[in-house]
Amino acid sequence: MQTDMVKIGTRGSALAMAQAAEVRARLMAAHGLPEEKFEIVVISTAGDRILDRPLAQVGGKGLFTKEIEEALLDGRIDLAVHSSKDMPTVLPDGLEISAFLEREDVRDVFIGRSVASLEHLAHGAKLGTSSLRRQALVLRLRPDLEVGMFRGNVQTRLRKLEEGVAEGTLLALAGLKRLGMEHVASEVMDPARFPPALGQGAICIESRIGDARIGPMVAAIHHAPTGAELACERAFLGTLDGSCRTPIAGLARVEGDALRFHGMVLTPDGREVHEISDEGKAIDAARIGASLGAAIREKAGTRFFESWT
Ligand SMILES: NCc1[nH]cc(CCC(=O)O)c1CC(=O)O
Repeated sequence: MQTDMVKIGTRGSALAMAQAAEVRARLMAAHGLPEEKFEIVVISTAGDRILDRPLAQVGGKGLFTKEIEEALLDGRIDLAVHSSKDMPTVLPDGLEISAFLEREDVRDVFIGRSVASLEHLAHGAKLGTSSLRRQALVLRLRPDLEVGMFRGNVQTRLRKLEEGVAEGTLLALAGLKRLGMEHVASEVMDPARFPPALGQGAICIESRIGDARIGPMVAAIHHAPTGAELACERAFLGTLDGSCRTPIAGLARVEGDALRFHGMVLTPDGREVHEISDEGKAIDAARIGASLGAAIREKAGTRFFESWT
């Protein structure tokens, strides 16, 4: 057995596997390495196993990451590939996010069973999602809809839609693209009115702090503008303590040296909404995110955050 193999840990869903393969391909290209140098190790997480409850109800942070982080810490894998939006803001001691790949499309899409857009759904139609953010954003635009739970990976959700369990659903365009399935999208949502989850569309690599082999290896595929956007978004989320029960949305965009951020918190029924926007320098990304997190907390008031946690 080769001892210099690079073991890449990932969840087993088709999307997670596609993301791990993408990281492997980028590392191969950046370092002129053959595929045999890498081993993809599939790890099942609580988020993959618990499919009968909404994520917010399961509650625990790191639902999609904990088992993978344990494998990193005990050396079964050397690096982990995650969707940034599934990552808690605080990592276990000894681990760090060592690289972000260039971000894919950040937007959500609406997929209708027989209509082309959210606004064309019949009054009171059923929309399936298990995301509290999507539920709140949808109810804000269409308070008449009946939002029901829809868990499972992308394929499962599309199958449920086909079977008529709901008339529509919402998914991340990034995930559909990585699966080569963007054609199923009916309507691409405007991030100003329908902001994504913090971190949406960005694949990140987690590894052991101070790993002298993996650190420099993954640094070669790090995308700095995405890193700044994510530093801002994760600082915003961290300030709000990322309670899974509070619908939070937001997006940072870097252009050249400049960074713009727009964040939103909502009640689960979408009736109360607080928004914040600002811009600054990309090098101040984390500071901007943290200060806007504090500002929106102030704006919404403590009662807002305490009412359903
Ligand atoms: N928790 C599921 C999850 N995690 C990341 C993505 C999409 C890919 C991405 O945001 O990078 C998805 C599926 C979805 O929300 O449609």
